[in-house]
Amino acid sequence: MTVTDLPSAGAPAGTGKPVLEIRDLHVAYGYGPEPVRALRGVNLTLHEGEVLGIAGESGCGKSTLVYAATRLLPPPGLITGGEVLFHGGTGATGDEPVDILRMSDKELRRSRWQDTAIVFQGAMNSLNPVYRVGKQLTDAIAAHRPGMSRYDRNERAGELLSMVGIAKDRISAYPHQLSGGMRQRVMIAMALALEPKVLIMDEPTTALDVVMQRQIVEQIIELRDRLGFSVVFITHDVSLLIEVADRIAIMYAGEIVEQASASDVYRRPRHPYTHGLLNSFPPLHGPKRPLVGIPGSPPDLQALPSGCPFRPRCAHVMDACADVHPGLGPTSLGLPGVGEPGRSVACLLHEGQGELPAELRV
Ligand SMILES: Nc1ncnc2c1ncn2[C@@H]1O[C@H](COP(=O)(O)OP(=O)(O)OP(=O)(O)O)[C@@H](O)[C@H]1O
Repeated sequence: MTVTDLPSAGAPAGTGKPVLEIRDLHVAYGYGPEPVRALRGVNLTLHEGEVLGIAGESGCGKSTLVYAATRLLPPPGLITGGEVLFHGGTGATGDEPVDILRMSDKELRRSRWQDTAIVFQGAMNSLNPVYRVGKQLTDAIAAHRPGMSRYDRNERAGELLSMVGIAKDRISAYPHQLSGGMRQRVMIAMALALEPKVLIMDEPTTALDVVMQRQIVEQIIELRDRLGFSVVFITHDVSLLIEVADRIAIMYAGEIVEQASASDVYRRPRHPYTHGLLNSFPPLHGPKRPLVGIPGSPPDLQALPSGCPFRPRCAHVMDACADVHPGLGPTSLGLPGVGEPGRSVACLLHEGQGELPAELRV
């Protein structure tokens, strides 16, 4: 797929039924008077069958967001507020969603892998070196499907391996007999073993070479098309995200600062940070252009500046940015009341303050 195949300009992305709704999520690391405020009021919705990409510089809270939303946050991380609503999951009754943050340990154990499965960056290193990959797959299936016969579990394990492009006969291989890419595929197969509704991938291919990265990502998208699960995809590779995601959320300093369809983010960024982020990567197509980084670095999350957290680095900073903390709201095209469907941005330039620069309203 190329960027030219992406949804057409302005098409509202993510219009299916919600499957996971993160509401006003707050996370802090540390219990003292000045904790690291890693997430500050994040709101994000994942829709059925959608690939939602999360992008942002290192340390902006991407991993914290998915760990918190799945209750895998290690100490000293603490969820200090919010809800994570899962629709149609194992513990659901009727149409009511279930709040993952309020599930009992038993409910959580049942929900993990069946509702939501995660593949981490170094997942391939979590295979046990002394067991054959087939056994590790069948053990994972047996833990959740105790009634399934040994024969059916083996069949399912073989089927899962071929689903991720590994020949069935490798079921008897030990992890060291597989390449890094194949081991990561085994972990993806394991994540898909119980047909989860949501697959979360936190930089799943970062440790692999670029050819393997692309093959694996394309395979995940193909499986999504076939099986219909939803994906949350975190990567540093914004270009890759633009190609594979339906919708992208841009994070900065523990907040979502812009959300839109992948093609809108790429073609028409509305937040100065998104604009800067895109200019830090080579263009996907067209003539080469010089890469311009964003000056400065993200703020210290223990001592955030007043107002907009991006203001010390922003090329369009105004006096009001020091006083007002912008919330995520409709984009503007420089004219009052003119917004765009399916997108939102957190910047005072879109709230009628100052003149919206041309590069943010093309
Ligand atoms: N155990 C911890 N103790 C204190 N602060 C932490 C801890 N873990 C993460 N943080 C802080 O929380 C913030 C968010 O970190 P997080 O790892 O979620 O960011 P990220 O966007 O996923 O980064 P990366 O892309 O490098 O993985 C960072 O400022 C980080 O320093």
